[in-house]
Amino acid sequence: MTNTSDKDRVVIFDTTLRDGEQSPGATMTHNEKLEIAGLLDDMGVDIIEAGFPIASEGDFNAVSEIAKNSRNSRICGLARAKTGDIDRCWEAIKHAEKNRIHTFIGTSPLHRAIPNLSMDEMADVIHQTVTHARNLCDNVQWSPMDATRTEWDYLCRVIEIAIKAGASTINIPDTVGYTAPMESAELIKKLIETVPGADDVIFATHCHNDLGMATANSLAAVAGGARQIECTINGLGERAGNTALEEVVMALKVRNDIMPWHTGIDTKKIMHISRRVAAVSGFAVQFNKAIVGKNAFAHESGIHQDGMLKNAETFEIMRPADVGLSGTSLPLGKHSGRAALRDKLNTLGFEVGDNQLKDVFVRFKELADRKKEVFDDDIIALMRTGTDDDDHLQLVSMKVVCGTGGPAESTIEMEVDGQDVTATAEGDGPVDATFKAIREIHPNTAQLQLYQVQAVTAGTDAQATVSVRLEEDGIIATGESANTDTVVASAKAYISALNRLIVRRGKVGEGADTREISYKDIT
Ligand SMILES: CC(=O)SCCNC(=O)CCNC(=O)[C@H](O)C(C)(C)COP(=O)(O)OP(=O)(O)OC[C@H]1O[C@@H](n2cnc3c(N)ncnc32)[C@H](O)[C@@H]1OP(=O)(O)O
Ligand SMILES: CC(C)C(=O)C(=O)O
Repeated sequence: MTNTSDKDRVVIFDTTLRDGEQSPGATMTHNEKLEIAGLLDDMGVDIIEAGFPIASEGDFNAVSEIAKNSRNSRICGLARAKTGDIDRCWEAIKHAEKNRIHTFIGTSPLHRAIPNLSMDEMADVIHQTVTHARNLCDNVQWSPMDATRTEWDYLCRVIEIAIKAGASTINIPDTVGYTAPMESAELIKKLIETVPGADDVIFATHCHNDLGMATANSLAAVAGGARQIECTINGLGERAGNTALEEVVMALKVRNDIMPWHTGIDTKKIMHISRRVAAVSGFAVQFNKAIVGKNAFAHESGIHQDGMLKNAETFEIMRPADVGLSGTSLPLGKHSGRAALRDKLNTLGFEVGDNQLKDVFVRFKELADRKKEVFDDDIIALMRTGTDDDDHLQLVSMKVVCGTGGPAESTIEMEVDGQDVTATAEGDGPVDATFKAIREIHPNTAQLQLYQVQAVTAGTDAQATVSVRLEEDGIIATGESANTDTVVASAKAYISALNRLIVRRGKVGEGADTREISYKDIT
């Protein structure tokens, strides 16, 4: 392989629209394919395999349109070793300024058995079909499907035939994800050393991820001498998928010290196209997917967050901006520590002293134990609610039974000026029963003027913020509380309002003029 001016340049051949679309359920519409092709072209993909034109009218039309709209990328279509397929492919791609016919046949014993061709008969088919393709298009790629399970001697023989018939790229597919890095490198090296004419063509690698080794196998093939990697965005593709474009491109960028090869991809465009491919294919990216997963640049545990705040290189080997992300994310959760909580509070505009941080941290951990992820709004709600040791009434515990079978029953345990008191009450629903039980413990004539529930964030584990307004003899007091359990939040908000009322009663008795108090029990 030396027919490129830059021997260290790795050509990126994207097959999201062909092999990627072969993922069961990943079918994309015509317009979606055009959009993705445009994004691939923009990000510097060298060759776009736009589809399999013989497969359907729709595929033919999409490939033709992509070919007409192409700007920088070479547009390729796939064709079986059949003149009809090759003709149809050429019809679709001929409008592109740069085009390629990619024709293939299965060469392993298992695949030779399907059309029942002998080794010699298959060699003839390869000669005829590559020649036919080359007569139509000056850029032909040939693939021995299931190459990694094909006898190496036979592989050398048929590759020589394809090169002589005019193929300028020889792709070595690991169709079923069977090879391993050492073998992948060795095979390419052996082919380049053995096959006459190998120096005049580019060897490509096309790996599947059945054993989770597609990226490693592709890079090993490059180490062995391949200079084209076939891949897809998000690793979309048959079964466990193809090599992920973002993985090989970023691996070559980050570890250029030991893998001194480069691509022409604008890596800052990776995140956007990844999200678009996920959206149009309906294949969500797994959270822990390398490079493009939601967690790829997120750090939740305290030690990591502390390290990241001091120096991002402690736990990140690439900058989020390099793949088009605006920044690292430090989501708060049960593994987070004080450093990250303080940083988050500062970002949200709360200046907290060490004592307050200690107190908020305890409540934050309690919340994080109940909630998968603690969002900014949860932190704000946490800062707005809390308990005061000086309060007359404190909730100790509560239990509520409710359902379709009868009235709800609530048992409340409270500390009233240091004394433990328990009461049980029935009510029309869990909140009514809870408020009645609290009234039994602390009898009062306050009227409930307002009871309001609001979800702080999305999801069934979201915190609810409950606001309660009480009025007694013209004195108004409000209480607010947030909790993942709406009934607990209701009880706490009601008790908060009662505590304020108690304080107000005393102050009114002392002659102070405070007709309206809004209590947000900030600690
Ligand atoms: C590893 C890969 O990703 S290869 C690409 C796989 N992608 C696809 O198959 C998607 C598009 N495919 C299709 O739409 C259809 O399979 C078509 C239109 C190509 C063919 O449809 P049909 O004519 O109904 O054939 P069917 O799909 O049932 O079987 C495939 C035929 O192609 C033959 N075939 C398979 N690969 C090749 C090849 N490389 N060269 C020649 N013939 C081949 C099979 O032997 C079989 O032939 P048969 O019908 O004489 O038994
Ligand atoms: C058509 C070939 C390259 C293929 O997709 C495979 O072998 O996986």
